[in-house]
Amino acid sequence: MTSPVISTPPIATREGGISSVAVEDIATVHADEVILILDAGSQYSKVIDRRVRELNVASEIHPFNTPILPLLARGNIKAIIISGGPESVYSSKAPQYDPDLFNLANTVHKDIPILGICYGMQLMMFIFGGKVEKNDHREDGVHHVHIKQSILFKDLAESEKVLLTHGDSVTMVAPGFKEICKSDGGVIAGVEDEKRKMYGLQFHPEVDLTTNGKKILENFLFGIAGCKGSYTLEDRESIAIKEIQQTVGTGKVLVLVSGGVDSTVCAALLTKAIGAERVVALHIDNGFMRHHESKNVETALGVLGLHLIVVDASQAFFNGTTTIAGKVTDKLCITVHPEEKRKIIGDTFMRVAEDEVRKLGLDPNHVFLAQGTLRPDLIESSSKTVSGVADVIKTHHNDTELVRLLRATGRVVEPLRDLHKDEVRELGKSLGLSESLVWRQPFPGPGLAIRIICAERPFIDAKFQLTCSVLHHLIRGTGAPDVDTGDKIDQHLREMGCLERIRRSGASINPILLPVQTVGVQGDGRTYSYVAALSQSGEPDWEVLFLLAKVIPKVCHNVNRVVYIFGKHIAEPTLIEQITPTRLVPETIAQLQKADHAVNQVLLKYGLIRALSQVPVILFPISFDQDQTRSIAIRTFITNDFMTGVPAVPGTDAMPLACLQEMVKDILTNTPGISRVVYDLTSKPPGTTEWE
Ligand SMILES: Nc1ncnc2c1ncn2[C@@H]1O[C@H](COP(=O)(O)OP(=O)(O)OP(=O)(O)O)[C@@H](O)[C@H]1O
Ligand SMILES: O=c1[nH]c(=O)c2[nH+]cn([C@@H]3O[C@H](COP(=O)(O)O)[C@@H](O)[C@H]3O)c2[nH]1
Ligand SMILES: NC(=O)CC[C@H](N)C(=O)O
Ligand SMILES: [Mg+2]
Repeated sequence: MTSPVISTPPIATREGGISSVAVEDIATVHADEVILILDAGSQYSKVIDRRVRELNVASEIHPFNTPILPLLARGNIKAIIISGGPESVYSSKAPQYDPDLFNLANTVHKDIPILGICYGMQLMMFIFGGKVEKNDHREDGVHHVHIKQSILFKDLAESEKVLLTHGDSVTMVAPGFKEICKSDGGVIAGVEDEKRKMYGLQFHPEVDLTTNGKKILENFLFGIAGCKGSYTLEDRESIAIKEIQQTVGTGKVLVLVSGGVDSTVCAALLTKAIGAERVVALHIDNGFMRHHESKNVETALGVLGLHLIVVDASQAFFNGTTTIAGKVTDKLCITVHPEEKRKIIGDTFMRVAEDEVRKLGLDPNHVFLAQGTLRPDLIESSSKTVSGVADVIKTHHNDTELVRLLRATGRVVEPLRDLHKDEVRELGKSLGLSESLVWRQPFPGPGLAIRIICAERPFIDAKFQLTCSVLHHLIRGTGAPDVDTGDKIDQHLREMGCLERIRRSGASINPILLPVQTVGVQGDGRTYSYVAALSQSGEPDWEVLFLLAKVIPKVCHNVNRVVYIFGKHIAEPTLIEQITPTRLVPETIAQLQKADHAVNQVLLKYGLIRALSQVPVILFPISFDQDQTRSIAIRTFITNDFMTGVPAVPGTDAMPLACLQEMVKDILTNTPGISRVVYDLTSKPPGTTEWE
């Protein structure tokens, strides 16, 4: 562990726009028991509240700086959960909180327990005199933790699989607390003070990747907070229908449909709520659809009896611009910046929709726009409707500034905005939609545009060379920039218990740092970092490759994605310092459409569409061979909530080796200019599903 050592707590104030939610606006104000979730900016706050509700206890999410005593005075708050967050507790940008929060033990509210998750635990330790420090190696992904006796862990095994995503760690437990859990990397992963009823977890019990996370929350709610679990959810369908009827009144709705499950469910709800005559469905071909996608959507949605309009707006998208911070952007076909691409696309969607409203002879001021927006879209775009302090991971096209302006006028209808994908699928089934529609793999609105990695020049910063040598040493045991660094890397690997395993296979693996950046999510924040590509002589040893995918981002903090390169072994020395300039133009779109089509045909043939939650196919501007231009990545992804997930392991039911080999062969046969196919080995976190 290294500096900074922290000694002075931040000054908590009541300033900085403390939000006071009007009591009468809170649906659960009169519930018998309520869990208060204080949002420190986590990607997962809205997952915590979902889990609590699934355990039949009402929950409310409030901004972190909310004055705490007036809320507790209501008398029905049974416990407080402090979420994770992107900041560090010792940073000047650390979110503000009400100091009364950590003084409950001396008040009438002394029986209200507090559970701090990740940032929440770190802050608790910091405030009460423990130490929180930046760790030399990050932990992002699934890890094992070893647990000790605690009511929090009742009925759990001694070793549990959990999701960790953090760069800071507690290095000294605060006086009065005891350690109840340690990660396989040796990090303090759980603390408790039974007397003051304060608990902390470094991992995230709320996400799917923590196998028994729900049990831990159950222990907290029922074993510690004494909840009874009497809260029942009003049926989702009737809530959504009531809301649509109230919002739309006698107006008309233009619903944006992509062919995906969210917008189809949204359209079906609208039809049920206000009748098909008042609903017009609009599908926009933005030029970044899959091979024949818009034609297929037209056929599939035709059977729902919707009044469907399909517009080819590809030129409006290619030439689209928008204004960011008062400056007009380049055209979409010129810009290479991922967030700029997303914002142009989102705003163009809105403009095309408004044009269609006019063409239909409707008054734009009296027509509502409906979208199938879900919770993760809003979380990752850092929408103020879900959190005041979360990081923008990426701007979803359905949550740009223009959409937010329209939303503020009350003209956007989003009946699914509080749901996750699996909940929408349930709703779709109960609305009678076909299995094949309900189980379609999601396809992002900006489509292939975010799966083409655009760049004008290679990304080579001051740390490129150093990172190459660290990677080399990590895998092969040679080439470290100096003896000290080499020893330090070896020591890390030893602590993680994987030094020998890696070095046993290391000589057959050549790591190549790619001079491109892709988006990731680490410690609840956005990262934009290098990709490490691994070439191995002989057959790929998936076990060691996946191990390296876990270890590399821990040691190299500027690498958030690791891939395996298929094809002839690329022996060292290899330094790739060139890229093929790449933009969103017909040539690159056609390249990706062909590769994506090849992959999807093979997935269909092997019946894997449902076993794999999503399979993005990505075009990136690197050639590993002469006379070729770019390469293709296959990213298999398994998840329920799309906030966290893992790639499929080749050779398992989710990705048989024969299927993978066929995909690689078909991509190379059908797509001109492709040098190599690579397989993404990264979980989320540290990498997002999409590369951008
Ligand atoms: N090509 C498109 N034409 C019209 N509307 C679109 C298009 N693509 C996306 N949208 C709108 O944006 C919303 C969000 O897109 P998103 O991809 O998250 O949902 P979806 O396409 O309905 O479902 P899925 O996540 O399964 O792909 C959609 O629900 C839809 O309202
Ligand atoms: O409609 C969408 N508009 C978008 O702008 C967008 N960006 C990502 N996605 C989808 O969201 C899920 C999570 O993606 P990430 O792991 O890359 O954040 C995955 O399913 C992604 O495909 C989008 N969907
Ligand atoms: N997920 C979290 O809450 C992370 C906390 C802090 N930002 C870290 O990286 O350690
Ligand atoms: Mg979609």
